[in-house]
Formats: sequence, C-alpha cells, structure tokens
Amino acid sequence: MRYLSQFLYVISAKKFELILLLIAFLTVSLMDALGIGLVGPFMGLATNPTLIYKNVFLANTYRALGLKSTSQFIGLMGLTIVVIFYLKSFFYYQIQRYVFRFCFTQQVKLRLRLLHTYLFLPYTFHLKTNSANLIQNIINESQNFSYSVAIPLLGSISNLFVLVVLVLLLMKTDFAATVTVIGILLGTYLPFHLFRNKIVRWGKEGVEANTEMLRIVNHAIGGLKETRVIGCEEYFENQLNSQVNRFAKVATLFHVFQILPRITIEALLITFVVGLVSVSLLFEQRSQDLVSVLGIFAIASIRLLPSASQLMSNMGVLRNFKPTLDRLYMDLKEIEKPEAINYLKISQGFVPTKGVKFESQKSIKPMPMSFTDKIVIDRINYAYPEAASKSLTDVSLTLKKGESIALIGKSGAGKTTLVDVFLGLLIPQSGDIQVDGLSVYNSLRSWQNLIGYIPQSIFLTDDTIERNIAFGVPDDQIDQQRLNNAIRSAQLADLIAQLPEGTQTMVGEHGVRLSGGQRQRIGIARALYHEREILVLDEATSALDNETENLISKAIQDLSGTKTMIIIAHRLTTVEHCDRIYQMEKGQVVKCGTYQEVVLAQNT
Ligand SMILES: Nc1ncnc2c1ncn2[C@@H]1O[C@H](COP(=O)(O)OP(=O)(O)OP(=O)(O)O)[C@@H](O)[C@H]1O
Repeated sequence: MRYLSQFLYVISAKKFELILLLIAFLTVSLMDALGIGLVGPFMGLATNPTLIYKNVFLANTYRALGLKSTSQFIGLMGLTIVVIFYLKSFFYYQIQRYVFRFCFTQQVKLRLRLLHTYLFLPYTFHLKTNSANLIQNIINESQNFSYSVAIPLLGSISNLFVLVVLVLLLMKTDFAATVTVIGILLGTYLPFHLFRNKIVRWGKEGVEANTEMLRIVNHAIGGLKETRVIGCEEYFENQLNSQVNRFAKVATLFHVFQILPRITIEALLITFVVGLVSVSLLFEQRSQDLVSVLGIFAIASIRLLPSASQLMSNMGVLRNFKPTLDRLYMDLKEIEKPEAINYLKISQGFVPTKGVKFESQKSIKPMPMSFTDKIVIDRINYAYPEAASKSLTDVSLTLKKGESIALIGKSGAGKTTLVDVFLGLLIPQSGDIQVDGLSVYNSLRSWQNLIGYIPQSIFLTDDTIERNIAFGVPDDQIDQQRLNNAIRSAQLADLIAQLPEGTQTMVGEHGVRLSGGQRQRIGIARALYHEREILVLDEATSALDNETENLISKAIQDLSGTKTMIIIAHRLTTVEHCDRIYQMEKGQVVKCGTYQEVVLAQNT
C-alpha cells in the first residue's frame, strides 16, 4: 500500500488516466476469459454434437438461429471464438501502446520535475548531497522508474486481472483442479516471500553501486590533471572495478532468481495435467468431459502460465527497484519540508499550496528592488545544519552605494559563509539584510537580481567567449555594445584582440584553454554584461602572475565608484583600493577600517 502511495506521488499522471488504464486492462482480461470459456464447450461439442440438446442455453440458441445442422452451429461458434480473440489481440496491442506511451511520458515529466526540484531546493540541501546522486536520479533512476516500477506495476495489475478471471473460469469448470492451480501459484510465490528482503537489498546495492560508479568516473576524469600527475589511475580503476563487480554480483543474483517462477510453474503444471489425465483414465471418467476440461486447461495454461510467471517476476522487479522509488520519493518530498517551504516563500515569493504540484506553481514575477542609498547587514547569526557551533556570530556591516569593501581573515574565519548569506543562498537564523531600509527577505529573487557573483573558479561552459560572457542570453539577443563594454572593463580587450577568432573563440571544457586569471576576468565581464549593481567577488586564491594580478586589480579599481563591491580578498594588493576592510575571525568581525587602519597597523 505504501508502495502504491509512493508511486502515485512520484508519478505525475492524473487519477483518471490511471483509472482509464485499469478499465482497459479489465476489458482485455474479460475478453480473454470469454474466448477461453468458449473453447471448452466448443471442443466438447466437436467431439459430441448431441451435447447441444443437453444444455438449455445452447439448445435455445441453436433453435433461434434456425441452422440446418449442429456442424453449422459448431462452425459458427468457432468463428465467434476467433473473432473474440482477434478483437482481444487488437485491444491488447492498443493498450500496450498506451501503457508504453504513458510510461515514457512519465519519464520525461519526472526528469523535468526532479531538475526543477533540485534547482529550487535550499542551498543547504546541495551542501549535504553529492551531485553524482542528483545526476544519477535524473538520468538513471527516472529511467528505472518507468522501466522497472511503472511498467511492471501496471503490468502486475493487468496480470492480476487476467489471473483472477482465469482462475474464476477454472473454478466453474473444475473446483478441485482450481484449488490445485492456486496451490501451484502460491507455491511459486513462496520463494519471493521468503527472499523479499534480500531482493530489496540487492536493489539497494545496485543503486548504490551505480551512484558510486558515477562518482568515481567523475573524480577520475574530472580531476584528470591531478590523476595523471599523481599517477593514481590504478586507484580509480580499482575503485571502479570493485563497484562494477558489486553491481554485477547483485544483478546476477536477482536475474537468476527471476527465472525461478517460470521454471517452477511449468514443471508443476505439467505434473498436474499429466496427473489429471492419468487419474481420470484410472477411474474411467467420461472421456468427453476430460477432453473439454483439458481443453480449457491447455488454453488457460497458455495464458495463465505466462501471466502468473510474469506477475511473479514483475513483483520481483518491483521489490528490487523499491530503493529507486524510495530515493525519488524522498527527494521530491524534500520540497515539502518546512525549511524548503520557508526558503521558497522568501526566494520565490510563494508558499506551495497543498495538493497542487509545486512545479506547476508559477513563482511571482519579482518587482525590481531599488538601491540608491545603502545596504545594511544587521546582526547576522548563522549555523550550518547539524553544526555544533555558529559560523557567523552577530555580523554587522554597512555598505554605501558605490563603495567597495574587502573581507579578510584566515581560512575558516567565515568569509565564504558571510558571502553566501549575502547572496541569499543561506538563510540566517537571525539578523537581517536591508537595502534602502527594506529587508531582502521580502523577496530574495529581487535582491539577487541586483547581484553579480564572481566565484574563485568560475563556471565556464564549453562554448565561445561571447556566450560565456552573455551567459544564459540567446544569441540573437546578445547586445554587442554591452558585450564590448564588459570586455573592456574586465581588461579582456587585449587578450581577445590577439585571438584569431576573437569573441567566437571556444574556451574548452571548464575553460581549459584559458589561464586562471583570464577565467576570472571572464567572470567579471559576465557580471558586468548583466549590469548588476552589486558585485561580489571571491578573489582567486591561486598565485597569479604579476601581470594578471595587476589586470584584475585594475579591473576592480576601475569599477570602484560605479559598482558596489564586496571582495573576499586573499591578496593585499586588491584591498588597498577598497573603502573599508573587515577583518574576520571565528565568524565575527574583529576589526574594521581603512587599509591603513587594518592592514598596515597589523604589520607594524
Ligand atoms: N557546509 C558546511 N557545514 C558545516 N560547517 C561548515 C560548512 N561550510 C563551512 N563550514 C564551517 O564554517 C566555518 C566558516 O567557513 P568559511 O568557508 O565561511 O570560511 P572562509 O573564511 O571562507 O575560509 P576560506 O578562506 O578557506 O574559504 C568553518 O569553521 C567551516 O568549518
């Protein structure tokens, strides 16, 4: 039941679509039963036409049709059976088409819904989750969901219908035989029941091994430079080897287990049919009866056998992929946690309404926030989830429009945390950030629209310099004037002039064809292109050559006065031109003043 409710939560289908599917399954099963139900009497009549007169219904139909001979009647009956079978086959084909279309549409929807959820979940969720997990869920687990949860689940329901109808039919023909068949079915279900926890464990290990594989490959290839220089290729190969084998082991165990029900059902049914014939002959039962009973059994076996073994194997698959369903369900549910709701409320300006899927709720278009005077960071306190101590304690600072300030301090002092709070990625437990007297927590989106962020290692797409600067803007909407201004202000003009393809030069994956300093200047140009009022710059810690360092300092210097800037500074050359310097220690601002007051005073 829990499985079903989780399934209904993850699937984006409307209830009536599912009900429609079930009705369709039921119709096919009934037609199946009708076809099979007619085969028994048909074979009975074929061997003994006088039986027509013994059955009131058959006798009346025969008379009503006004046929000339019983053979004609039997022929007509055969034709009816054939027509029913053809119709059933046609319906079955159509329903299967619908089921596949339904499942693959769900896969598309699920992928979009997962990405949407991950993009909107609080930053703290991403701090604790490895990105390999998220990629695995969007790419592999959503595929597993349609192949190994949705299709087998709908298949199981359809098989269950067929089984129930066929068993009822058998029951009408021969009660004792039916009890035997049910016994056989329960017998084959037993191993599944006994191994149910093992099947789930195999599934869980499979999912974990897959995620690990993705993580290992990501580390090995993503950090290729380090991997090669350190020479730890073998280490990653061994790691991958152990995960691939772990996956192979559980997959083999499960697939071998899957064959069991078919083999057992086949063996038991054959034993039963042969046994029935022998016993009947032994007790000299009427042969016509036997032929008709066996006829039904033969046909029922053709349908019952695959249905039963498919049902068992589908149930195995459903169990095996329970961890997939659990993972997707839990991640999608994250958005309903109070922390996420609170985050959505302040970042997107809406509270997810119960019952309405959150991805279908449109966030309110943010009103532009005015910034003409100053930003006040007022007694901010922040502790990371599950952290023992606070990373920011009562941090306050003021930033006038056009001013540049620098944050300095030892590693772990809290500079990045403060910037992440400033960027609206982390929501402080107490304190406020106000722009012109208005709290940014009224609409984080409007606040973020004022900010350009230049991280230490900027994210570059494997694309042209132009597209990397005008990040997220369609080609036909790129403003060349703005682009050139941004390039000039970010001190990139000389570099681009030297390149044969200019702004159309490809930067390579993560910008491998550029130097660290050039990458960061592209980051500055990006922030400038988007004309953000406030720039937050996390200065590159890596040693830059003098010329590059000068160029970055010059870019920052040129911007001071026109842009409001917060710089996490790792080099004293950068802070020299800042209006104020805040020195941080253990999550607190311990000193604030000009370069002379903070840096020079310290060195004397
Ligand atoms: N995700 C996290 N969960 C728990 N604690 C964290 C997390 N991120 C940072 N911290 C802690 O918060 C404190 C401040 O870290 P922060 O990264 O802000 O320092 P920093 O001054 O930016 O250092 P650096 O210059 O090395 O980047 C540190 O004690 C750190 O251990």
